[in-house]
Amino acid sequence: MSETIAIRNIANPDGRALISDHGAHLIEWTPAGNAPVVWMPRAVYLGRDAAIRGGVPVIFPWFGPGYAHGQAAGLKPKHGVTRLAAWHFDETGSTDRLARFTLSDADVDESVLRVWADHYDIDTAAGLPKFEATFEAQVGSTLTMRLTVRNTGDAAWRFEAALHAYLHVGDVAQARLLGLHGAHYLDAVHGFEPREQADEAVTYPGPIDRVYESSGALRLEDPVLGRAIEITREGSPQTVTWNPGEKDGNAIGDMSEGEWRNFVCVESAVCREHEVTLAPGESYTLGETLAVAVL
Ligand SMILES: O=P(O)(O)OC[C@H]1O[C@H](O)[C@H](O)[C@@H](O)[C@@H]1O
Repeated sequence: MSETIAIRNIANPDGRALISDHGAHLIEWTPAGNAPVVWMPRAVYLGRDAAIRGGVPVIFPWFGPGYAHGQAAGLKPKHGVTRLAAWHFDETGSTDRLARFTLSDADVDESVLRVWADHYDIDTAAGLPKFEATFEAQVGSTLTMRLTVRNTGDAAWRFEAALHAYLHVGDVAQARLLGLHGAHYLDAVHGFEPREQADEAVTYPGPIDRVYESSGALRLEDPVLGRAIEITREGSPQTVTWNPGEKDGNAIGDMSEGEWRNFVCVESAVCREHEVTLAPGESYTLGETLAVAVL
């Protein structure tokens, strides 16, 4: 495997994105005339064995530690393999507005496919699970990202996935996420207790890590930058939102002191009880579109 990691610069008069082949990881998106919307830390550390911090990690075939038989499965690597894989940039299928990347089971370690098969009860009589994935980012005054996975094998398989977007805010303590009022969620900060969103807005006064039952439009209001980030999804029955808060945020090694204040993760997800089964030949698309409005 080549040690070189390319960062693709997708730029046109309406906006610009940086996307790494490592993980098909969108590192930054900035619409023309605006501050960056997808959050990039002050230093981006790149390494073949490490996930990139910030940006939009592409997560498949399991979310977090994985989920099997009604509980967290403790799988490694956390968040599956795609954010750690060397994706193929599709030169001919890409333009100054569209970046396209592909990945298949042949590009990832067999041991990881084995972990997936074992914990997600995949029939391996005909071999380990086979897949083809594409990640596309349409870059302009809005950003649309789509992860499509297809079962190219002979047996059905189950999976979880997420587009783990880090969104840039002026100050997390003043950010408000709207669109989840009344939604049920699991509170990962309190042992995945089931709760209901009683307040109109989700706020971030400390560590927040929640999996909401929600596929609708969302709006992240940011009075400091004077704007709202509008979020719409495709194939995403859940919304995960996360900020580590001060103590855990400052302990994250690949971020500088205080940087936890500058992002809120709002993630399109299909995970846990919503895991998807794909029969041979079937495919699934998970998508997220971001736009900016003046507050
Ligand atoms: O630090 P990472 O492996 O990138 O994970 C960052 C975060 O991802 C998701 O939002 C999860 O819900 C969190 O529990 C996790 O801490």
